[in-house]
Amino acid sequence: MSPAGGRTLLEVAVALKTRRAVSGESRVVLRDVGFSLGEGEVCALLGPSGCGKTTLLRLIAGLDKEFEGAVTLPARRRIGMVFQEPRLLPWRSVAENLRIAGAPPGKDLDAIVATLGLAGHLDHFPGELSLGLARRVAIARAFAIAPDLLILDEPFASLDAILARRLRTELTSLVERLRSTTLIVTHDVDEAISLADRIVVLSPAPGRVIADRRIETPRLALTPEAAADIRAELAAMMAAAHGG
Ligand SMILES: Nc1ncnc2c1ncn2[C@@H]1O[C@H](COP(=O)(O)OP(=O)(O)OP(=O)(O)O)[C@@H](O)[C@H]1O
Repeated sequence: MSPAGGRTLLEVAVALKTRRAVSGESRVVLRDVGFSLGEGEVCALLGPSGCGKTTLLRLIAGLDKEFEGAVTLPARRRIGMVFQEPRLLPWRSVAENLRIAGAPPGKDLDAIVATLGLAGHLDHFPGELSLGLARRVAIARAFAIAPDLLILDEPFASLDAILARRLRTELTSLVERLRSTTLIVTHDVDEAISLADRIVVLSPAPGRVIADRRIETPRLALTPEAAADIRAELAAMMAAAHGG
């Protein structure tokens, strides 16, 4: 399942990224962040609040080009992105939001809509949707373009635990079926373990890579004991990084 030795899709080599605070002071947000992602790999990017995860995603997606270093992706690629807040066009129905993303109507789109439980909501408008449903539409839209790289920024934040778990399961089943190369940001270790076959951990700000851990067991076969071992291992690495 995890394509160890498969073709590299993404190479991240960010030497330095700074941001200017409101005070005008320049602050280092990321320093020497390097990792690569193979085709079909599902990677969770984990790190404490403010360590630069969203900043890094924006560099990878090409939305921010002001940094030292390089992000390498195939020249012709489609990136599907799910932001922390679902960005839907409010005056368009759910169906139109999906169509505008470039998704051709058909079997694939129907399957994505069905997996995410959106079939009964296609005529609704974003203002009529709960946050959970709006997130589902944003996820459907990102999948619908058949992305070479799917980037998700904490797509389950501020959802209740049961809904978050259901959405996580739906996402996993889509990723499994469509074999999408995926980079998902979270600060929830358990979420990272349940979704990813690779976990990259960033240190507290300025973010640098403190762990790059492959999970050999396919995610659907991971036992609670194996998950607990990985959790303990990651916690030890994070504690060491916090301690300096
Ligand atoms: N528009 C901005 N202008 C200046 N500094 C910013 C801006 N956005 C974020 N920062 C700073 O960059 C740093 C990294 O922010 P970023 O949002 O990338 O972190 P994060 O790891 O995604 O955090 P969280 O988990 O809370 O979403 C923070 O110190 C933040 O204050």
